[in-house]
Amino acid sequence: MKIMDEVMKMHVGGKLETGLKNPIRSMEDLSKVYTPGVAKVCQAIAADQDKAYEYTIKKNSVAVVSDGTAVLGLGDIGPKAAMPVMEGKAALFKQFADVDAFPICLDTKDTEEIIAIVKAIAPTFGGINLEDISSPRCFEIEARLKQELDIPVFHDDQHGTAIVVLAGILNALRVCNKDIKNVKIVVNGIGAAGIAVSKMLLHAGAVNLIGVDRQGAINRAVHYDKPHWSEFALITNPHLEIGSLSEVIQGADVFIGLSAPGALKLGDVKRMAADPIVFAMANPTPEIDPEIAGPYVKVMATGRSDFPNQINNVLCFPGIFRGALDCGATEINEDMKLAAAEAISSVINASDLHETYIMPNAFDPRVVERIREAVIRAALKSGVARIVMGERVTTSSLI
Ligand SMILES: NC(=O)c1ccc[n+]([C@@H]2O[C@H](COP(=O)([O-])OP(=O)(O)OC[C@H]3O[C@@H](n4cnc5c(N)ncnc54)[C@H](O)[C@@H]3O)[C@@H](O)[C@H]2O)c1
Ligand SMILES: O=C(O)C[C@H](O)C(=O)O
Ligand SMILES: [Mg+2]
Repeated sequence: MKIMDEVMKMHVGGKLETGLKNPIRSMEDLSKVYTPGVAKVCQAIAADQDKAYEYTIKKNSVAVVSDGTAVLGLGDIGPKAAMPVMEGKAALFKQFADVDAFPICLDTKDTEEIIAIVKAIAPTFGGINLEDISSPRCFEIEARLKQELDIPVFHDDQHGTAIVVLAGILNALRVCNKDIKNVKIVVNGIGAAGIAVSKMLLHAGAVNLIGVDRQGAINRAVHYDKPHWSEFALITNPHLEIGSLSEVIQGADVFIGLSAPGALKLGDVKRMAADPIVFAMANPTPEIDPEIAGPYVKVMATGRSDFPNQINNVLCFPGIFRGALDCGATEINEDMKLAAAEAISSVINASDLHETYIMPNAFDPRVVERIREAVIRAALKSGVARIVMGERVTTSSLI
């Protein structure tokens, strides 16, 4: 009970506050930061919009946007109840990457309204981090905003998760001496995170990957009324396996849970292949208690901060936005995502790699440093960086 009191105490009045870069101590200071002095800055930006990056918070600010419909694994708890998570994300952006992030929780679930609101607030920000917006709306919201904004738009539950899972899987397979091309992977929960994680693993060389949702294995022989499942079915489950999780997990090398608490039973774990890898990532309660599954798996990981091998997008979003902001990237593309995954994985030296140490923890400064460097390199190489050699170039000059 005590830990809960400490948790509630840490949230009294929220976790964030605004701050000043320079104190305002006199009428002279006031005349510079406010009228009349400020007018000159406004006119400079009005004459050249890119100067907003030089003279406002835009170059270092990110909006953490949610509608509260898929908060952690708690589901549709609404915008006000989502605030502690979004404030938490903003706090982690600042703590780990010195990014000024702002929680924006919207009292609407309407796709067009969300797109319109985010477009309208975009002038203030250097990037948009979408968070805990349920599928399938999250797919259209992200795709449309990426098309219509010239700043990075990144749905963290999809891509932040995909990046950290790939980093973890690369290292877990090294511990088990298995090759991604030859393993059977079962992904449980084919929503925002499950789809993005599966696509990233396929992109990294996985072949035998099966997605399972509440109704069982996703199979191309079945007609789905969800277009994202129809598309998913075409690129997964090459042996057309059918049935429940308990059936398709037979002989699986890897289980990745992006579903809900308790979805994986100990009997399921025992049916997996030798030296199984289990990433039970549902938050706050994983698909299986790691202490129950632990003795039966080679590598056990969860999304939580209080067990070893935390596989959580906190290892990704601070660094990837740090890199994107520092090179003025117009987007976060596939090359930058892959680079971020390899950077995270590289933090663990081969000699230190161990079944209880496959991922660095969020406080390891090398995580953000290496992601930032790798992401900037990938952005420059793929032509989406606007700051080259310290000079901001206009978007048009990138074409
Ligand atoms: N550790 C991390 O960094 C991390 C990152 C993202 C998401 N997650 C967790 O993954 C889960 C899903 O997140 P999301 O954003 O993809 O949500 P989502 O709502 O988009 O997708 C959840 C999917 O899981 C399915 N599902 C629910 N219960 C299931 C069950 N018992 N068996 C099989 N499928 C089931 C739903 O039908 C849905 O398709 C949440 O628990 C979330 O906390 C963890
Ligand atoms: O919020 C987290 O801890 C990770 C992830 O974004 C989630 O929705 O579970
Ligand atoms: Mg989330």
